[in-house]
Amino acid sequence: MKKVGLVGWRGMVGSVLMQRMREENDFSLIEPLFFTTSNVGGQGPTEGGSAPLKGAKDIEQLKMMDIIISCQGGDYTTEIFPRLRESGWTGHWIDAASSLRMKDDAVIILDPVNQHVIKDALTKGGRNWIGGNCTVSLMLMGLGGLFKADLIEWMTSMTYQAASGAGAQNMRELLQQMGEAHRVAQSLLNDPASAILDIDRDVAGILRDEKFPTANFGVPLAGSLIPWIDKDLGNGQSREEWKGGAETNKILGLGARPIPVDGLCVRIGAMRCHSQALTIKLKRDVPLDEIEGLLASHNEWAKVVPNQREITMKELTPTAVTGTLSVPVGRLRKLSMGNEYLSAFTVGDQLLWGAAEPLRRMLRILLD
Ligand SMILES: NC(=O)C1=CN([C@@H]2O[C@H](COP(=O)(O)OP(=O)(O)OC[C@H]3O[C@@H](n4cnc5c(N)ncnc54)[C@H](OP(=O)(O)O)[C@@H]3O)[C@@H](O)[C@H]2O)C=CC1
Ligand SMILES: N[C@@H](CC(=O)OP(=O)(O)O)C(=O)O
Repeated sequence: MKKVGLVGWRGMVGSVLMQRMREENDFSLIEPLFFTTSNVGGQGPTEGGSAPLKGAKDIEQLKMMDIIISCQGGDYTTEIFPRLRESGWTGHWIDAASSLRMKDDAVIILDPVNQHVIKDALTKGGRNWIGGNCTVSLMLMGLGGLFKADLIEWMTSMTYQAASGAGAQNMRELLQQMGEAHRVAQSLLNDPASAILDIDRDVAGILRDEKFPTANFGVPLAGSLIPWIDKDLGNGQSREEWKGGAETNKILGLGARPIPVDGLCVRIGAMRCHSQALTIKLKRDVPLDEIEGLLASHNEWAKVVPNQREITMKELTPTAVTGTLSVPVGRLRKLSMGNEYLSAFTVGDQLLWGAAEPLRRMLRILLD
């Protein structure tokens, strides 16, 4: 059995990974060893026989692994990965962090979409397998059928990204903000005769109050939105927006003939599902029913939602999708600009297909 080291298993992404590995019985196929940066010698999870936790910065311990999966974060990867490779370790490194994604010797893993790229790299001795940006992975899971059929000339994505993408503390802060907004309006809300503009004034007042809890987001998200995610690249584009084009093309292995993908990334007050509105310029006029067929048959998780009001409101939302692997795609219609212009809207759980699931599937590929 392969020795598999798990680092970052108790964090948010790591906990979702552990849950999925349990559900899919992955632990029966490996010898797991659990690592920590903060509790060396503490009791590990039962999947590892409750054995004492190993030091996640102990290169000699890490070197004994055939495969390491890290959900610990980019700083950890930047510090430990080069040292581990320099020490002569030739095992497989599977990582959720973005640090190594664009390196030439790393593959961004999303096997329902780019199994050919993964298999090709494996036969060439590839050892570094990195999960993609959540928004990019979710877009490709939903629209994989159109990319596979080579129908996309260019695409814009306007995102509606959940609080979880910013981290566990941000999810908590979003709820604290919601609670504060409710608190100041509560007595007026309880009075059916109160004026809505009075309620609105009080809510706007607390959102702008310096005591409003914004330590993590920096500004209010509840009752508002944040039209910037990740670093400022200095050219008007955010790093999250840059990833849309860069990672999509790397995942698809389109280095020589990239497809332009760009847009605006926006944080909204959803918990853990990212949504995105897409405008797609098709290479030719393809009938809608053919498009729907391509999308639905591409992978078992993409699900076409008919472009009708009732079913869209019910099935194409973060509330419907959260905690599931389903990636619904809807609002499919030809835009008034012409028959080659297609709109689409897709939703996906950013901790599942957006983070943990590609990692555990890569582990299974390596074990097969
Ligand atoms: N958040 C997201 O949506 C996504 C994140 N990623 C990447 O995954 C990596 C990890 O992200 P995320 O899971 O959000 O990070 P977390 O902050 O939830 O966990 C990271 C580590 O923090 C330590 N930690 C400290 N306090 C706690 C606590 N109270 N509960 C749990 N863990 C704690 C743990 O390490 P230890 O046990 O050693 O103390 C844990 O492994 C990042 O590189 C991120 O870029 C990728 C895609 C999406
Ligand atoms: N930046 C993403 C989450 C994330 O972790 O992305 P990346 O893996 O590319 O750093 C978001 O905020 O929604």
